[in-house]
Amino acid sequence: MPGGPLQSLWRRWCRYKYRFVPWIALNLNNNPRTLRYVPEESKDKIISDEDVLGTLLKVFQALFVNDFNKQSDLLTMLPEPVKSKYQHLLGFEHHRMNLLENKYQQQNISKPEDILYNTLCFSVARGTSSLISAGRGVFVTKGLVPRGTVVSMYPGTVYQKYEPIFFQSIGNPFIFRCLDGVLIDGNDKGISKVVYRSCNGRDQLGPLKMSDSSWLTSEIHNPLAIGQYVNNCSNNRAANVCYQEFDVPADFPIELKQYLPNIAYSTEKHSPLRCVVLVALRDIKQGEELFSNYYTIVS
Ligand SMILES: C[S@@+](CC[C@H](N)C(=O)[O-])C[C@H]1O[C@@H](n2cnc3c(N)ncnc32)[C@H](O)[C@@H]1O
Repeated sequence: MPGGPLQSLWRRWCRYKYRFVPWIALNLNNNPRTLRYVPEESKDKIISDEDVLGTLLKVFQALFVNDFNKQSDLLTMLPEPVKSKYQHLLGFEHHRMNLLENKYQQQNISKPEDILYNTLCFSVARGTSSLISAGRGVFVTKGLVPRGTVVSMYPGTVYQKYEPIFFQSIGNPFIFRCLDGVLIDGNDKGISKVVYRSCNGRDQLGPLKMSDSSWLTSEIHNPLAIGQYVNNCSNNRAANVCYQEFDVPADFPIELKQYLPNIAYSTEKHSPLRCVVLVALRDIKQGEELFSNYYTIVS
């Protein structure tokens, strides 16, 4: 490598951890103020992993309980310690089954976005972006998101650095790059969708799903799993959320894995499942669009 300016450019490129590949070439020079500097990889966390886990468990558990009609069959197949966590509901559910007609029960089940609102006091949804020609974005539709809250998740297939993603990546604006080079393909169409579905089927244990594939449809089970639609900040629209990586711990409750919107492309490497959540950088009010930062420089 020659010295002088070229060497410094090379050093800068190596430090540069791009989030969305097609944006590098097109937009970096237009938006220098939207670069995010991170002191070192390990410090790229706004909130602790425990807080992320706590929020996911709270939301997933509420979704599980809301859907208990369908889940009770699944529970009967799970080990006793898992069943006993929901024993009170099993009894209650049996009682309810005897009392209520099917139609009435169905009316009583809340929509996932209402469960999110009841659990975290806000809900989020996709809508036409407030930015011209930016397609769709993600908005706070109800309530207030307090600073430091997990507001969304980035769904998709998780690829290790060395795994083949060439065909999936052609013209795909939904490939997210983690700080360690792991890639997440959050595209809900085409070959990306086929790959996710196939991995999801591969990992399923009988009726027990290890991840959620409903984010590929219009009937999303996990209302947080829309983070791939969050648009990039600009010079006059500052970022109000940021990405934070989260590795799912080995003791994550098995019955709640069905709400995880990520799946590993390959089962060869027994590393924890990588998820990415979006965390609020400030209080975000009802009606506001979420903006993240697609560029990160690690120094
Ligand atoms: C990860 S996707 C976000 C979802 C996208 N808005 C959609 O509707 O599919 C990234 C793409 O969104 C668009 N985008 C994101 N931020 C933008 C911005 N600040 N201005 C214009 N377009 C933007 C670009 O087309 C980019 O390739």
